[in-house]
Amino acid sequence: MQGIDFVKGHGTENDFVVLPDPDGKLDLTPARVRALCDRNRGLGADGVLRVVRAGLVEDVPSDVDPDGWFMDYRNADGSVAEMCGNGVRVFAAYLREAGLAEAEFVVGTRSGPRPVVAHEDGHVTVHMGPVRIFGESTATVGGREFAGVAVDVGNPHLACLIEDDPSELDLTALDLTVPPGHDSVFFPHGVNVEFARKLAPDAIQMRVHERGVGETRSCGTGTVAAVAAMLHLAGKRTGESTVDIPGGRVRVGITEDGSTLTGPAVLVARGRLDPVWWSAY
Ligand SMILES: N[C@@H](CCC[C@H](N)C(=O)O)C(=O)O
Repeated sequence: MQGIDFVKGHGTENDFVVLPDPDGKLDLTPARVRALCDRNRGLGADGVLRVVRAGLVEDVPSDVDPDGWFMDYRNADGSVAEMCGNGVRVFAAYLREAGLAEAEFVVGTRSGPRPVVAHEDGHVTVHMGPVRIFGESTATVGGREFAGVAVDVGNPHLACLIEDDPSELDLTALDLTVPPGHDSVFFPHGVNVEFARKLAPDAIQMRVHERGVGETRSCGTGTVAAVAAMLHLAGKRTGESTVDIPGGRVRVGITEDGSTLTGPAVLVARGRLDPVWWSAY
C-alpha cells in the first residue's frame, strides 16, 4: 500500500483534513477520523472532508446529483454531521486547485446540494440553503443561563445573542472548554451553540462551541444561524451581516428562501499518510 493522499486546509481557522477518495475506496472509520484530527497523535483538525462521488455514498439526499462531488463530513470525535459551511469552502478550494471543478459548481452534502462560487481572491461563496427558526431554548455556561434561538441550517444550532446587559458583552470571558449545557429533549441529536453580540446593525461578533468538536475558531453554519437569529429577534426575515469569529471574518446573507456564506478558504499542505499508521486504527 502506497499511503493515502491528504490535503490540510482551513476556512477562517476552522481546519480540516481533506481526503480525496473519488472511487469511494477509503474505509474511513470513526477511530481513523479521531486519530487524524488528534493534534498530538495525528495531523490535527476540527474535522475531515472526504471527497467522493455522491453516487458512491449511502443515504445521500435524493436531490443531490449522483455524478457530482459529495462532501462526506466528519466531526473530530468521529461523528457524522449533515453540513459544514467552512468545510464546503475548503472542499471547493481543493477541487478547484486539483482541476476537478469550474469556478461555479454544486457540492453535494447530507443537507442537500450547495452551489458554490469560487472568487479570484480566494474567497468562496456558498449558497447555504433555507434557514429555519424552530423555537427558543437556553444554554448554560459556568452556571449562567443564556436565552437562545433554535436554528436549523441543515444542522442544529442554538444562537444566543447577548445584547442588552453591558456586563455580558465580553464574549472572551465565556469558558467554552466544556460543552454548554442544553436541553437534550429539545435537541435530541445534540447542538452547536453560538454566543454572539451585535457590533453594528450589520456586524456581529461570535464564539461557538461545536457539537462533536469543542470550541472552534469559526463555524460557517453557526455564523448563518447567528445572523438569522439576530434578524429574527429584530422582527426581520432578510438581511446581511459580517460575522467576526476568532479565526477571521465572514459575510452572511439571509433571503426569503435561502442564505449565503462568503469567506476565505486556504489550502495549507499536501502529503501522504503512512499506511502503517493508518492501518493501526
Ligand atoms: N464547522 C462547521 C460545522 C461542522 C458540523 C457541526 N460540528 C455539527 O455537528 O453540526 C461549519 O463551518 O459549519
